Amino acid sequence: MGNIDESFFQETEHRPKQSTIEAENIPLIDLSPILTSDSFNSSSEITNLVAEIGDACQKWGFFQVINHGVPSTCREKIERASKEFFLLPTEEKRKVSRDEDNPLGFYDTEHTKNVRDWKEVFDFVVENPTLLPASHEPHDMKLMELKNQWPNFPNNFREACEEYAQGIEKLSYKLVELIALSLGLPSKRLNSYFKDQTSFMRLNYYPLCPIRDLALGVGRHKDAGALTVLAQDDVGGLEVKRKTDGEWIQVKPTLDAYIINVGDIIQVWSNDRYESIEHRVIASSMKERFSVPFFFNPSHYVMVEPLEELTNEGSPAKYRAYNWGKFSTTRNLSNFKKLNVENVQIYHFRNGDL
Ligand SMILES: O=C(O)CCC(=O)C(=O)O
Ligand SMILES: [Fe+2]
Repeated sequence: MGNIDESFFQETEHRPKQSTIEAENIPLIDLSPILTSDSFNSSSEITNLVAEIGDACQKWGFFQVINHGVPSTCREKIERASKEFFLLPTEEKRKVSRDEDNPLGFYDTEHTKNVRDWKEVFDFVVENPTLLPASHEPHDMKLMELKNQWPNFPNNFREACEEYAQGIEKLSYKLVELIALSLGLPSKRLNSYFKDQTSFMRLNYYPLCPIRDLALGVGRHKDAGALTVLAQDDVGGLEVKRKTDGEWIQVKPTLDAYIINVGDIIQVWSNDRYESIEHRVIASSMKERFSVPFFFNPSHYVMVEPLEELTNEGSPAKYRAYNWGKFSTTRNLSNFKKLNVENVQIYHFRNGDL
């Protein structure tokens, strides 16, 4: 990762604590009631599952799922391919580096809130190509095509990534349907927003960190999209900000489970019934760590706003509509070029006096 420079140093209040709270874990939800059928029936098992999901979204914004239907072989394959890729010499990885023209591929200097993360990543889009606005300027309607770049090694890398993405996409739709039901909506209410999805997948590698008290694997942030489905290995390090008291809580690894979190878009759609929760990753000086988040994102042309069914005179919309594509492009640009624009956030679209 080159020389250790101060760009990795977190401000004192954001550095990891010496001891972590392990008393409680985020809810663990068994998805077996939906494994067998494509459409949800109205059995009591499904009703209970929907209630559990609703509770978890409200209390934590995070939960883990087991019996999710994604074959474990698919996950093992991408985890192996990811390890093999990141263990390649840096010059080899840089052959597929992200640059100003292509935001996809390998990248080892990402900053979260202007502090460098102790990690390396490889990003690819789920729909290849994916359309997004070319510029963050509000009136520039030009679109750009994001295209994946694949490394030559390991040789099954692309196949492992594509197969895994397909499995997780299926799971993401099911989760969005369960979340819709938990909000009292028809199960497919949100599906059409993802027709030309801008979802992307990231392979994260967190190398050993000699300054784990000063740096973070990923600094505190919220996910901007609709929903994140994360595979973490058995090392641990993900921390979630507990809503009740703001404490950082470790998400203990559970074998073959996925960690799900509500992103900013579901917060807005639900008019704040569900909140997108801050999370971060602690670096380790003992064990390197790998994780794979899937960011389930709508089409670029979707205007994100509180759902009509969830607002009324008594509880008016808390946000003005914003265009997802412009939001996403502004984020990408400010992350990459360190533009002198404030990192766009959903609270910029919040209505006053509510
Ligand atoms: O690696 C992890 O556990 C989480 C990573 C994360 O939050 C992200 O990439 O948005
Ligand atoms: Fe995240």
